[in-house]
Amino acid sequence: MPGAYISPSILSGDFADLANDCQRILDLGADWLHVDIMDGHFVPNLTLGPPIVKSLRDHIPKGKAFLDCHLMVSNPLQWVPDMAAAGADQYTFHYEAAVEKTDEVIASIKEHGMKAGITIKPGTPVEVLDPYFSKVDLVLIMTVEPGFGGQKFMPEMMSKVKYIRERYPELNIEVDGGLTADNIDVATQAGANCIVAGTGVYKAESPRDAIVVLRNSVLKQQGKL
Ligand SMILES: O=C(CO)[C@H](O)[C@H](O)COP(=O)(O)O
Ligand SMILES: [Fe+2]
Repeated sequence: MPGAYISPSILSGDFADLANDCQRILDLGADWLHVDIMDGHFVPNLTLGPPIVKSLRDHIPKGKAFLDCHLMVSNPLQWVPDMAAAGADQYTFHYEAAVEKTDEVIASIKEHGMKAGITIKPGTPVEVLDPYFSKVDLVLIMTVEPGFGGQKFMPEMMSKVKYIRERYPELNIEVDGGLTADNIDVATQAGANCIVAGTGVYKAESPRDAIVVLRNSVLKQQGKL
């Protein structure tokens, strides 16, 4: 059975005080840090890139934080070496940006010593990932249109999560977009075990409690609580 991983999206954090902000979220109980990298081309927003990931890594060394990086970029192959050198732990790329080169991107990520994740936008059918489930470490099902934090969770994406979980009981399945303490059970009942939450953690009255609620929902579905 896969673990329970809560991955607050630092998109909702303070980019001008990133290291302290990330350390605070880790101290509050986060398992991973979700790093949203947007290139202004694959999605209509710009965030950060390898130099900032490297700076963050310099402050929080490997082993002290798992950097769960979500690449919303048009050329995922291009950024693999730089992200590995910057200290990323996991590199999740969009299938839509790599249709012709999916196997090549997965191989490159692994060759560079990172965990490989693949993700699809809400409009992409889950079956396109059939050839890749056994080749990746994680599948991310987007529950909002990628590009911005603070959007509304799309429960209709849960059929994709169920489809994967029925076939792959051990695979890490992540959900990303609009997850909060109020809708988390829908996602964990479908089989999600890696939970990204930006607004749902950072804007919660108690981020610490929000992380506990998210994790307990995963653990409960796994019969561990
Ligand atoms: O990938 C993303 C957006 O493209 C973010 O990870 C996601 O939106 C998290 O923020 P929130 O929990 O506020 O929706
Ligand atoms: Fe994300």
